[in-house]
Amino acid sequence: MKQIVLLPGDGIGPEIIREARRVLESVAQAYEHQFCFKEALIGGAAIDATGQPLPPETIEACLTSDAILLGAVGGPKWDSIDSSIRPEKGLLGIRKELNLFANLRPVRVMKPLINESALKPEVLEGVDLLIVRELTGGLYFGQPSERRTVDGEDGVVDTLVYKKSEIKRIVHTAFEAARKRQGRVLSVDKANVLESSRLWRETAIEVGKEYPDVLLDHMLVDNAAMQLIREPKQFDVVVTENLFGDILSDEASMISGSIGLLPSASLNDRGLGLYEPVHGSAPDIAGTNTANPLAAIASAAMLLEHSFGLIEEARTIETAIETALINGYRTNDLASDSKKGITTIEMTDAVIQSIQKKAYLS
Ligand SMILES: NC(=O)c1ccc[n+]([C@@H]2O[C@H](COP(=O)([O-])OP(=O)(O)OC[C@H]3O[C@@H](n4cnc5c(N)ncnc54)[C@H](O)[C@@H]3O)[C@@H](O)[C@H]2O)c1
Ligand SMILES: CC(C)[C@H](C(=O)O)[C@@H](O)C(=O)O
Ligand SMILES: [Mg+2]
Repeated sequence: MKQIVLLPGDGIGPEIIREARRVLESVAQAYEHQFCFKEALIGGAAIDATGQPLPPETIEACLTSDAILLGAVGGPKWDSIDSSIRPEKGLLGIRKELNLFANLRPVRVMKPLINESALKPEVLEGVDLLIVRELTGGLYFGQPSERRTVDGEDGVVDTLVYKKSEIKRIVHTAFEAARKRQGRVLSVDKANVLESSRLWRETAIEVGKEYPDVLLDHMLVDNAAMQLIREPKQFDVVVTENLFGDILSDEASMISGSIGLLPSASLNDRGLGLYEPVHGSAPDIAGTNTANPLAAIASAAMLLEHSFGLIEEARTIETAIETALINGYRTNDLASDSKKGITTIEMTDAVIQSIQKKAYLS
């Protein structure tokens, strides 16, 4: 029996993870699989219960699981505590502990949303891109990272470190992904300013020689941010370092229609995966049963595909999401009148209904 560790976390995290679990249970029932769920603490919830954002029991549970599904961490309650035990440290800690260096963030435009976006339909038509974000290096982890006196006044230092081997492995991930897609990799950097970006670009070119069948191109990150909105269909696989990937993926979420739609997979080289929505804990709507659960549900689909090899089941969830949207279901983040959206639970019910119908027909 496959074991899935659930890390609900904070804010809307527990609400959307509860719904993603219901969807996984409905898939298990429809396709006669058995999934066993185990919950563990992370983030602010873990700080409240144990004093630390990533308790050892959570790491242990993840290491002995077949896959991990995470909600979100953080919130105003923990914003002013000691920075070494912030909720976000729990998330960064689990990524580092499990060596989850490859973060895949697919961005698609679903037909039922194409006329409702802030962007024009002709800009959105046919967009299907994958952001491959390096997740365990760069500014997020470099040392020193501290307040210090600089020229006699309060100052600060954050450090950006990459080993060539870390750049190589994530670029390989991007090329491998491109081979299964449109065969194009765009490496995004800031090589006109940063030494780290110059090594990044050189390494991308070096790795690219091993993939003569894949087209490699480069773009500066500021231009990439602009091009994502101007003409998103030019992109296939976009590979970039940790912080650039964080920012570009939130931007790209608006191509799909809402941050509440974007899933992600964070993978290591031993086949273990952690799956989570790209969005955060959304403290402004936490506890109101209005969060969009579709990013968490789509993350569960990525889990089935990447960790369990259950491709048909993953496609069934993705089709069920699209069907719910075709049938007009919208949470507040997608509704034209933000007071008229359906609830988190109602959206999940719509997805489950469609999964059951599909399973019944096949
Ligand atoms: N992976 C993670 O755990 C993660 C990711 C990003 C931010 N965070 C944390 O979350 C907290 C809040 O951060 P933020 O406000 O900058 O980003 P956020 O993604 O939580 O929210 C940004 C905006 O998007 C909306 N939103 C997000 N997810 C939604 C959903 N599923 N349905 C409907 N609306 C949704 C929110 O209501 C808010 O208006 C911070 O503590 C931050 O550190 C955690
Ligand atoms: C919460 C934060 C540490 C995290 C990140 O910056 O990686 C989040 O924004 C994300 O995109 O997963
Ligand atoms: Mg982010």
